[in-house]
This record gives sequence, C-alpha cells and structure tokens, in this order.
Amino acid sequence: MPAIDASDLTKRYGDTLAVDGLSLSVPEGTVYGFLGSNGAGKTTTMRMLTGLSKPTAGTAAVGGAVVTDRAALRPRIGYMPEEPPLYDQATAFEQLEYVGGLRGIDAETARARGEELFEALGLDVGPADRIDDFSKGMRQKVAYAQTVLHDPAVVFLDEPTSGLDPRAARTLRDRIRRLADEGTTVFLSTHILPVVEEAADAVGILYEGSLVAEGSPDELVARAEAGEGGTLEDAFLDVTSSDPTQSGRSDEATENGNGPREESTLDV
Ligand SMILES: Nc1ncnc2c1ncn2[C@@H]1O[C@H](COP(=O)(O)OP(=O)(O)OP(=O)(O)O)[C@@H](O)[C@H]1O
Repeated sequence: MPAIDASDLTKRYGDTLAVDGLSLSVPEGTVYGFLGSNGAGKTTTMRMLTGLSKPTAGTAAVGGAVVTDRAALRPRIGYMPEEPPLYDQATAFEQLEYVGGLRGIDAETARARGEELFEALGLDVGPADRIDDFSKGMRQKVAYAQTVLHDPAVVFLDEPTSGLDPRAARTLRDRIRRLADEGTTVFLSTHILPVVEEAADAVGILYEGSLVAEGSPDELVARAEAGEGGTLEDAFLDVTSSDPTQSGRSDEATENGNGPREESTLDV
C-alpha cells in the first residue's frame, strides 16, 4: 500500500479551481518532491492531504488513513507549514513539550527526544533560550523537530529550507534524506530545485492545479530534452510555461484564473 494515495483530488474555491483532479501515489520510505509555480495549488494539496482542508471531490489516504478521518490521520502525519506555528515566548524545549503534550507524549520523553533532534540538527540551545531570540534557521530547526517529534509515518514539509544559510539547508536536507532511508515517507514542497534534485526519489510538477509531469529527477531532466548539462530547472520551466513557444503542453494552458485568496483558514 502506498504511503500517500490520492485519486482525483479536487479543491474549488468559488470560481477558482485550486486543485484539479490530482492523482498520485507515493511509496513508503521515499521522498516526493512537489514542485509548482506560485499559486499552482501546492499548499492546497498539502492541506487536503493533512486533513486541514476538505476536498471538493476525490479521495486520498495517507499512512493508511483516509484524509477525512482526522482522528486516524493525526498520529500518522507531521506537517510543517511554510510559516510554522511557534510560541515566541516559549523556550525550544517548552515548545516541544507543548507539542508533545498534544500528541500524548510526556514532557520527559519530549525533552529527551528534543535533545537528540537538536543535536542531530546542529541546534545549540540551552534550556532557558527563548524562541523570540532565535534566527530564522534556528526557528526552522525547532519547527522541523516538532514536526517529527512523534515519529510520524508520513511527513509533509512546505519550504523547509527557505531562508536558511547553505550549511543549515544542507543539514536539513540530509536529515530529510535520512528520514526516508529509515522508512518515513516525505512529501516535500519547495521552490529550491537543487534540494529536490538531491533529496527526492520522485518529483511531481503541478501547473494550475494539475499534475503535468512526474518521474525521477533524472527522468524529468531527460524528458525536457534540455541537452547536456540540463537541470531540473530546465524541466520545470519546460512544463510550466503558458507561452506556446516554450512549452510542450501549451495548448493545455488553462483558463483557471487564479483569483484572490480568501482570508480564511476555515475552508473545510
Ligand atoms: N482559502 C482560499 N480561498 C480562496 N482561494 C484560495 C484559498 N487558498 C488558495 N486559494 C487559491 O488557490 C490557488 C492555489 O493556491 P495555493 O496556495 O495552493 O498555491 P501554491 O502552489 O501553494 O502557491 P505558493 O507557491 O505561492 O505558496 C491560488 O489561486 C489561490 O489564490
């Protein structure tokens, strides 16, 4: 059974078709790189796969739980959104204790696991160090630690390395790869293509709500016929262009206008 199994997943906001009949299958213990231009529907897809947004149509199961069954889904997944929820007034360890408490993990276990994770991530924090004094990179590492604290089967990461310096980005990328090598499935959305190129087993490219290309990074590069030295960026630009002279699928350029985002988190 795939770790992520989505069939015809669709989300409509009024006239905006944010995700249009998306089907994908991600095997256990692999990293799936999820790419797409701004507004392509990546966050909407992740919100549906993590039970935060109800699909307009279609079905999906993650870690064996259907996404509409939030009670079954919650313990099996970890989700690090683009702007992770952190309490500025808390210390890094208090943050993990709090999140652990929500997950049924006692404070002592959360603290011990936090120590391990922080060490692995190269995050040097003392027990009194508060999150509001942390750099962006330090915050991202705390956010990552709280996402994997309960050892979920499937982890969703939205731009985990954005704003990180090269060393911090590499540390996180290596952790992501290691997670998958240890059996966790990772769904990784990012605009930073080298991260996907190095960490992902498979890549899906979303364009105006539809999956327009899928394969290993090497396959996508080869398919883009980018020639010697082609990169995932060439492949990405090739399948996400609405310019008929630049894209092999230009005649499919959609009319799904990307309307303004409603300021609402209550879109279930
Ligand atoms: N709550 C909402 N209400 C109305 N429209 C929305 C809502 N959330 C997303 N959309 C619309 O759905 C489309 C897809 O948005 P989404 O945020 O999923 O894209 P994305 O690929 O994550 O973009 P980015 O890379 O910029 O984060 C956009 O047209 C967006 O305006």
